[in-house]
Amino acid sequence: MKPKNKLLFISEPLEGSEKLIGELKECGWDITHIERLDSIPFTENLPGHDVGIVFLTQEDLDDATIFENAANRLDTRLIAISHQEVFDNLRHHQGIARLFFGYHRLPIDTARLHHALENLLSVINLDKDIQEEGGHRGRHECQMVGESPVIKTLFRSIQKVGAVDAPVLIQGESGTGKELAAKAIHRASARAKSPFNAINCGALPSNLIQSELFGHEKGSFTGASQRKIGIIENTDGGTLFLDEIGDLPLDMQVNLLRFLENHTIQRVGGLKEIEVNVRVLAATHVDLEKAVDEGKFREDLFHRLNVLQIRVPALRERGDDIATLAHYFFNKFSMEKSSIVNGFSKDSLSVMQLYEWPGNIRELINRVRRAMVMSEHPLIRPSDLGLERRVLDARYASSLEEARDLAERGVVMASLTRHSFNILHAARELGISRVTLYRLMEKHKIHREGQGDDIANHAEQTGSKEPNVLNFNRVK
Ligand SMILES: Nc1ncnc2c1ncn2[C@@H]1O[C@H](COP(=O)(O)OP(=O)(O)OP(=O)(O)O)[C@@H](O)[C@H]1O
Repeated sequence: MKPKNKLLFISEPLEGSEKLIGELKECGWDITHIERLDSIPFTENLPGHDVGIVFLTQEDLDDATIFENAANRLDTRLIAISHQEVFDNLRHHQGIARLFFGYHRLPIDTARLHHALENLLSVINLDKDIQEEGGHRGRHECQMVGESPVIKTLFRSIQKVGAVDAPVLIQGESGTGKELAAKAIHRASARAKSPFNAINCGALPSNLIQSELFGHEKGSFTGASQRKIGIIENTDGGTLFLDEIGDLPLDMQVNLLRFLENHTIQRVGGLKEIEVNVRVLAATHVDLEKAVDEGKFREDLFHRLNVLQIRVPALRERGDDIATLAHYFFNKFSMEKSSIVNGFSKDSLSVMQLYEWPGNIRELINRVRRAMVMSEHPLIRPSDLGLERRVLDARYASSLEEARDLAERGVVMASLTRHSFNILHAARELGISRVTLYRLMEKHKIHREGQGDDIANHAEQTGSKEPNVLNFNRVK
């Protein structure tokens, strides 16, 4: 027998609602009836309800934000039923109007409603099929790629901190993947189905940041023509990622601390204390302890945020991940590449390995993407990545020893590149023995795989092995 389709029915007891439920059951729907949308606890996912019916009231429109937040937490597509007057007023509530996939006026024609629900269900099933087909690409958006020991340690830490509900301080240089790590923590937590929001505390002017975080009431300051819900309130039930927390102005640090201690906020110009249930993850690329010592960051807030810590390693610490990531992004952007480019040359992989990557993964993405478009060769060369000169240029060194090292590495690399990694020829040109050349290559982590054919195909370089990835599945 065909399993019944599950329907979520949200309505306070009303004249006729029991009759409608009975008729829909007769049409074959398995119905869960709840009275109010906002009565669903944050942590409860009503699994398996692809479609739902909401009886929309004027009060729902009056408390638009509460209604919107509650509906957004549901993973269910909704059809609204109501009186004509309520639908007339819905025109002024675009946010709510966008939540529905159909509107049915009272008195309800049950056959028509059943038909609309079935149609909606077929569209959902079609969407699921399309997502599964294209899922490979979609899933990549949420993947942390890497197989180096340091990144595997990070993956384990993410799973551990995801399992608890305390604040986490995420440290790491710019572009290392702190926001991605924050998303991974959220996805690994019990809040996974609730919103994840991010705000960069360093990117907002100080006069705006308070209202962005806490919201404001209409008329609370010049220009506040509407009530605004802040990002903390909008994240109710979910996870808020505060990027560049070290840049938060001191007066705002006090307000944030109050929220972390009391779990309540006040909108700017508002008197009401509003309870919010939000997990905070904060990131910084500056040394917050130093900022505390210098009086730039409140010590009490630092301790509140620093309950759990994770550190996202710099790209240069990640060894072979550099090549893994380069290939990963090559595949990801393969639609954009010029038709002649097939992959990376061995020497470009070596140069990437040697480079310091001050901008970390973000810089890697940009260089790979540009090279894929600009390269005029089947295999991307160091010059396509804009790296050769920089890597080999001793002017970038900060000490004499580093300058010597860079110069030495540069000369060795250049010779190996000129001779397509033929050790005998390069050693002869450099006037050293092959043993010494091998020693220098080891010292400078220049990969020997470059020996032989410079033009290898991309598949051969990437191999069939899938990189290890952290998928954002919830910890069961
Ligand atoms: N392990 C990874 N695998 C795949 N992509 C990654 C990985 N880590 C980071 N990225 C990608 O690198 C880019 C930079 O990551 P992200 O924005 O998370 O860094 P960040 O440390 O938060 O940067 P910032 O300090 O500038 O805010 C993003 O496009 C992200 O998707």
